[in-house]
Amino acid sequence: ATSNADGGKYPGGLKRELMPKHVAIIMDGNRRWAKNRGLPVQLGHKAGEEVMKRIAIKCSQLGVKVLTVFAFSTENWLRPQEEVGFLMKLFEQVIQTDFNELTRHDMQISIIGDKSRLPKSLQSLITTAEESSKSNKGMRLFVALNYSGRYDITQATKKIASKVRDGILSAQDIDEGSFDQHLETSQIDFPNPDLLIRTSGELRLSNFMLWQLAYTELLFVQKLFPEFNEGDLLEAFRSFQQRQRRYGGV
Ligand SMILES: CC(C)=CCC/C(C)=C/CC/C(C)=C/COP(=O)(O)OP(=O)(O)O
Repeated sequence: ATSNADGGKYPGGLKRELMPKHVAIIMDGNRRWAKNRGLPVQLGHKAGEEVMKRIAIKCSQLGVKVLTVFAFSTENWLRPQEEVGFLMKLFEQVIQTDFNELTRHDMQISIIGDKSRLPKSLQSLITTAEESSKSNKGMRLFVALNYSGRYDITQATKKIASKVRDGILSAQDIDEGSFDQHLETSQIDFPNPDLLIRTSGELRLSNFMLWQLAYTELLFVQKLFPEFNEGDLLEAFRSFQQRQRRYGGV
C-alpha cells in the first residue's frame, strides 16, 4: 500500500526491493560490554535483551520476513553454572515480557534447538508462547536456544534415517530439497538467511546455521551487541544492498 508513496525507497536510502528477506544475528559481546564497564556479566545479557527487542521490532517494520537470533548455543552449557542459570531465568523473563510486546507487532515466534535439555519451566513457557503467536501474520522470529548448526544437521539426518527405515522415504529420494524439509527451519518460506550479522568483531560462524548459511552474505561489525542500534542495522542493510549475489553462478 505504501509502495508508491515512498517511491520504493526505505529510510536511510534503502531500497524496498533489495531488502533481505531472512536476517540472522549472532548477538556476541554481552559479557565484554559488561566487563568494560565494570559491571557483572548478567547486566551485559540484560542490555543484550533490550537490543534484541528493539532490533526485532525494527526488522519487522522494515519488512524483513524472518529474523533468526542466536541466543544460546549447544556449547554455552560450558559457561559457569551461575551464568547458565541466569540466562535460563532471563529467557523465561523474555518470553513472559518481551515476547508479548513482539507478538503485538504481529510476530510469530518459534524456538529452534534441542529443547529437551532446557529447564522444564522454560519448556512449558516456550510451548505456550509458540502456541499463542502461531496465527500471527507478521515477521517470523526464530530464537535459537540450545541450538547449533551441527545439531540441526544431525537431528535432520536422524529423522531422515527413521523415515528410510520405516519405508516412508527411499534413500534415492534424499536430496538437498528433501534435506531442507527436515531442518529446524523447514516450516518457512525463506529458510536460508540472506544476511548474517555478527557483532563484536569475531570472524567466526561458531556452529550457527551451517547448512542454511551456504550462500548467505556475511557482515561482521566491531560493536559489541549491547551497543548495536537501529542505525547500525540500517547500515548493515545498506552494505547488503550494495553486494552482488551470484550463488556460485556468474
Ligand atoms: C531470548 C533472547 C533473545 C534473549 C536476549 C539475551 C541475549 C542477547 C542473550 C545472548 C546470550 C549470549 C550467549 C550472548 C553472547 O555474548 P557473550 O556472552 O558470548 O559475550 P562475550 O563474547 O563478550 O563473552
